Amino acid sequence: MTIPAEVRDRTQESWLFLIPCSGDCTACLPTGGDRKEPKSPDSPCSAPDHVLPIFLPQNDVSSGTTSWPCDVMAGRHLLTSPLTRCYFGALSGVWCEAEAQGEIGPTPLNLSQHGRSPRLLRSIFKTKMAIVKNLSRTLSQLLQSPGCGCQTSIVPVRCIGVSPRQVTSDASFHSVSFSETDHPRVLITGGLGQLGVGLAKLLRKRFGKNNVILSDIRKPPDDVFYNGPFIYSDILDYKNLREIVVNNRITWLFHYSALLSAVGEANVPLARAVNITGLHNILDIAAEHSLRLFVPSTIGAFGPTSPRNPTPDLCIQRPRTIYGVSKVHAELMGEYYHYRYGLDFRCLRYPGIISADSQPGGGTTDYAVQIFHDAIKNGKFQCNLKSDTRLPMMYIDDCLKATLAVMEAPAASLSMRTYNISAMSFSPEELVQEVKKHIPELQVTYNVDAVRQAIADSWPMNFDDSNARRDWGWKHDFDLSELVTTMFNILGSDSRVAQIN
Ligand SMILES: NC(=O)C1=CN([C@@H]2O[C@H](COP(=O)(O)OP(=O)(O)OC[C@H]3O[C@@H](n4cnc5c(N)ncnc54)[C@H](O)[C@@H]3O)[C@@H](O)[C@H]2O)C=CC1
Ligand SMILES: CC(=O)[C@H](N)C(=O)O
Repeated sequence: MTIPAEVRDRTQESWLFLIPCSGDCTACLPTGGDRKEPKSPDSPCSAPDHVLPIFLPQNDVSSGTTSWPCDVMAGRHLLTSPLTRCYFGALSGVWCEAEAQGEIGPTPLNLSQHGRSPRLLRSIFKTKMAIVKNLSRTLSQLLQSPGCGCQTSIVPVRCIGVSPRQVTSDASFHSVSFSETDHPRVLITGGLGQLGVGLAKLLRKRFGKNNVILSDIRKPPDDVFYNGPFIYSDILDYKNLREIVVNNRITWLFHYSALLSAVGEANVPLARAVNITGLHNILDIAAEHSLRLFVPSTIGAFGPTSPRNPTPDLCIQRPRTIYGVSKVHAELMGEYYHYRYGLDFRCLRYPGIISADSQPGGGTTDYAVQIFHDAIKNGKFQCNLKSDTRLPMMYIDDCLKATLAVMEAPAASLSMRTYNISAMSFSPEELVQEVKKHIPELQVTYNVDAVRQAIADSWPMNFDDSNARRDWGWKHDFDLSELVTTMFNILGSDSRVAQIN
C-alpha cells in the first residue's frame, strides 16, 4: 500500500489508520455519540460511522509503503468488504483522508485524492488518548472475536507496540511486480549458516529474487549481499522480527537460526536462548500473521533410549543435548500451535548435511564436510569421531529439495507435521574409503572428541523416512558415491580456480 506523500511528510510519528467498519465487526470504535469505549465482542457493531483502528508504525509511514494492515492485524472480516475511504491520523496531528483504489486484501492498495480533516475524524481525534489506551485491548478483542467470521482459532498476540527501530529493507522488495505477489514472500532466519544461502538460491529461482529475504545477525559476504534482499534480524528481538514480517508482507518463514549440537553444549545458556526463546518469538509471529512456518529438526532430536536402527518418526525422544532438547521442544510446540491455533507448521528432521560451498556451524556431523576440504588441501584428515560411528547423512541439494517439497505439499497430504527424511547412512571409515577412490594417498588419523562422540553414540544410525516417502513423495537423489563425486567436482574445480588465480 502506498501512503500519500502529504501524510508521509506531515509527521514523524506513528499513525492511527482508521478503516470504516464493515458492519459486522465487534472491535471497532464509535466515531460519534457518547461512547468512548470499543465495542465488546458480544455486542457486534452495526453503526455505519464506526471505524476500526489500526496502528501504522512510523517506519511504514515515512518509508511511504506498508503491508496491508488488516492482514497484519488479522482483521480479516474487512478483507471481504469493499473499502472506499481510509483515514490517517497522527497521534498528535491533523487528520487526513484518502481514497483507496484497489481490492482489499493482500494486494497492495494505492491511495490517492487525499483531502484534509473531515469533521467526522476531528471528533475521533478528541478521543485519541482513549484510543491509544484501549488499542491493545481492542486489537486483542478483534483477534479473538468470533464476530470477525473467518478466524477459527484465537491467535496468541503479544502486546502491540511500535518499535522506534528503522527496518532496513531492500527498497526493491517493496516494489515487486504484480506477478511476483502471486508467490509466497519468504523470510529465512539464520540464513548465513551452512544451509540458508543455498535455500535462498533455490527459493529465489522458484519465487523470484525479491520475494526471498535472507536474514541473520552476521554481516553478509559480498556475493550474498548483492544477490538478493538481506536484512539484519536477531530472532531474540521480537519487535524487530514482527516489523520485518509486517513491512515485507512475509507469508512463508524458514526458521534456520540455531546453535548446533557441539556449540550448543559449549554454551548452554545461549543455545537455550536462541533455540528455545527464539523459537517462541517465531511461533508467535507466525501464528499472529498466519504464516506458513518451516522449522528444521534433526536426528539429534532422538536420544540413547530411542530405537537407533532404524529410528521411526514416532518413538521415544529423550535427547541428552540442549540442541536435541530444544528441537524436541520445537517439534512439540509447532504441532501444538498447529492444533491449537491453526498454525501451518511444517518440520523435517534433517540428517547431518554435507555441502561444498558452505561451512557447517559446529555440529557433531561436521567431520563429514571437513574431510573433503582437508583431503584436497593437505592430503591428511584427523577425524574427531570413532571410525565405526554410523550416522544418517544427506547431500545439501536433497535436503533443500525436501524442504521446498514439504512446504509446497498440499496440507491434506500431510498426515503428520514432523517427518524424518533420509538418504544414506555411513561411518567415517566408509566415507574415507569412498574419498580414497578420488584421493588414494589420503592419510587419516582418529583423535576422538569425547563430547562429540557421546552425542553421536546417542543418535540414530539409520533413519526410517517411509512416512515422508508415502505422504508427499519424498525421494533422495544422492547416495554416498554420488555425494563424494559431487563434492570433489565442486571443491576440485574451486581449488583449481584458486590455483590458477
Ligand atoms: N547443517 C546440518 O547438518 C543440520 C542442520 N539442521 C538445522 O537446520 C538449521 C540450519 O542449520 P545450519 O545452516 O547448518 O546452521 P548454522 O549453525 O550453520 O547457522 C545458523 C545461523 O543462525 C544464526 N544465528 C545465531 N543466533 C542468531 C540469532 N539470535 N538471531 C538470528 N540468527 C542467529 C547464525 O549467525 C548462523 O548463521 C538449524 O536449525 C539446524 O538445527 C538440522 C539438522 C542438520
Ligand atoms: C545433525 C545436526 O543436527 C547437526 N549437523 C549437528 O551435528 O549438530
